[in-house]
Amino acid sequence: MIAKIGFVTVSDRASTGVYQDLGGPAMVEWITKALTSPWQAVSRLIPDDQPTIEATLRDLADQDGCCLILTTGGTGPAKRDVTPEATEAVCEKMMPGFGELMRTESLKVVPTAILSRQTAGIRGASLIVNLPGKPSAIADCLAAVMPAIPYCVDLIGGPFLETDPAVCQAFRPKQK
Ligand SMILES: Nc1ncnc2c1ncn2[C@@H]1O[C@H](COP(=O)(O)OP(=O)(O)OP(=O)(O)O)[C@@H](O)[C@H]1O
Ligand SMILES: Nc1nc2c(c(=O)[nH]1)N[C@H]1C(S)=C(S)[C@@H](COP(=O)(O)O)O[C@H]1N2
Repeated sequence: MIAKIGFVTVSDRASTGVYQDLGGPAMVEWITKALTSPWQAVSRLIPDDQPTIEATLRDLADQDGCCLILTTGGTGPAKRDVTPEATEAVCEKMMPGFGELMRTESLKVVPTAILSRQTAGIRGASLIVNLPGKPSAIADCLAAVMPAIPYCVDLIGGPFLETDPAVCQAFRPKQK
């Protein structure tokens, strides 16, 4: 079965056409470079509205069967930033190490990295990972956490994801 990956841009302004969504395409581009095994994208562009974010994440996990769902945007302290709350609401298990590592790596690039509350969690057989809204943050964060994602997907019963070692050295403690 082909791996499905969900890409969710959470942005009031991009979703209403105030600016073009650069975050969604940046996530797809990074994953295209990193993965060598077959996969298929399922993309969504939605406003910073918690019920909409939750419904979108549930849909991508339960109906589309995405093994990995990446979100961008809505992780900061502003009133309408609720992506981490929506993620936590739909996940059975939180994976705090992802947020810790992404903030640590982003701090090397920008001092305001501590303003992102980005997190990750597991819903069924889906790993959901939040990325900040700044399109440049996507590569910073994915480079940090992607090495651990294929093994995490193995552990939750997902497809065997293979990476291009020139882009991302996936680490599996024991071979499946
Ligand atoms: N999806 C996107 N595409 C292009 N640029 C983006 C996107 N999301 C954020 N940005 C850029 O990053 C900056 C900081 O992100 P901000 O936290 O304001 O985004 P946001 O919360 O997604 O925005 P919005 O107000 O639309 O919900 C924005 O001013 C914008 O320049
Ligand atoms: N790598 C990286 N991380 C980053 C940033 C960035 O430019 N690069 N921006 C920070 C800023 S300014 C904010 S407010 C938070 C939250 O952004 P979001 O609300 O768009 O998700 O992410 C932070 N993390």
